[in-house]
Amino acid sequence: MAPWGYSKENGPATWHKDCPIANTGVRQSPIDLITTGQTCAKYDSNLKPVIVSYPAFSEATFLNNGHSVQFQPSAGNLSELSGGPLTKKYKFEQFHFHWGNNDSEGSEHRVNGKMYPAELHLVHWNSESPNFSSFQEAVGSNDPHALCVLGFFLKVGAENASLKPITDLLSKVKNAGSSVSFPGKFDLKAVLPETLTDYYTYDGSLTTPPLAECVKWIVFKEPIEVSTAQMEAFRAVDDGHGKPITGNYRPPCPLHTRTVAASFK
Ligand SMILES: O=C(O)Cc1ccc(OCc2ccccc2)cc1
Ligand SMILES: [Zn+2]
Repeated sequence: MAPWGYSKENGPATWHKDCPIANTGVRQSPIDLITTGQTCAKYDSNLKPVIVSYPAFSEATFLNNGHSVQFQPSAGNLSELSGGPLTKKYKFEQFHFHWGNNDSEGSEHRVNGKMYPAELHLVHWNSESPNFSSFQEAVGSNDPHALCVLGFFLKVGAENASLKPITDLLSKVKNAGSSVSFPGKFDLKAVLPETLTDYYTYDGSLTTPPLAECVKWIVFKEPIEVSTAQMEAFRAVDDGHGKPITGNYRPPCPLHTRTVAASFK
């Protein structure tokens, strides 16, 4: 099967051919986060702030895999996640982005139908499970919360100095399949808002094949600002067929019987 992607020929509407769960799954991601009316997110006062411990990464690979750009630290990284809706400690695996061709599209999750120009995903796996001891095993484990992905919307505004080391590197991985070792240290903590208190959370899936339904999603309300130039840098990254990656976002999936919780009123 032609490798999956986001074009007409191999995009989200075709993924069911190799991943039936795309159409049969009842906890697929992303979703449209509705804040009013019947199926809206419900305030849960028990939801605590998310706690991240992200010491600056000293060794990492920055890769263009043809459907996104991904920052992956070496296996020994000690970055951890806990708190929020989680009962276990999760280990950081990688972060990557989803973006569009213009500022009115690009994010995977939506808020009342509104898309942001991009979305940052911080991928973690449950490091306290007796059933698996690596990210790859976690994805294949059928554990409903094997993974936790933190989603942050990106919006256009001031230049983001903390993300500049990443956006400045995009031209170096223009060709699909290319990767560079990240020069120097990268402080991911500095990219995130100070307080991680206001978020939506729900049970979902990977938003790319294999679309495994193993993700506790935590999507933060506050967007992260990046400049127009930084957004344009994403749009110059190639997909391996001589074209820029055009909108590597999956459209929203049905909620089915799921509920979305909000940590804020
Ligand atoms: O952030 C997302 O889009 C969800 C997501 C998270 C992780 C992910 O990993 C892909 C992958 C799956 C299995 C093995 C290796 C890599 C794919 C998608
Ligand atoms: Zn993603």
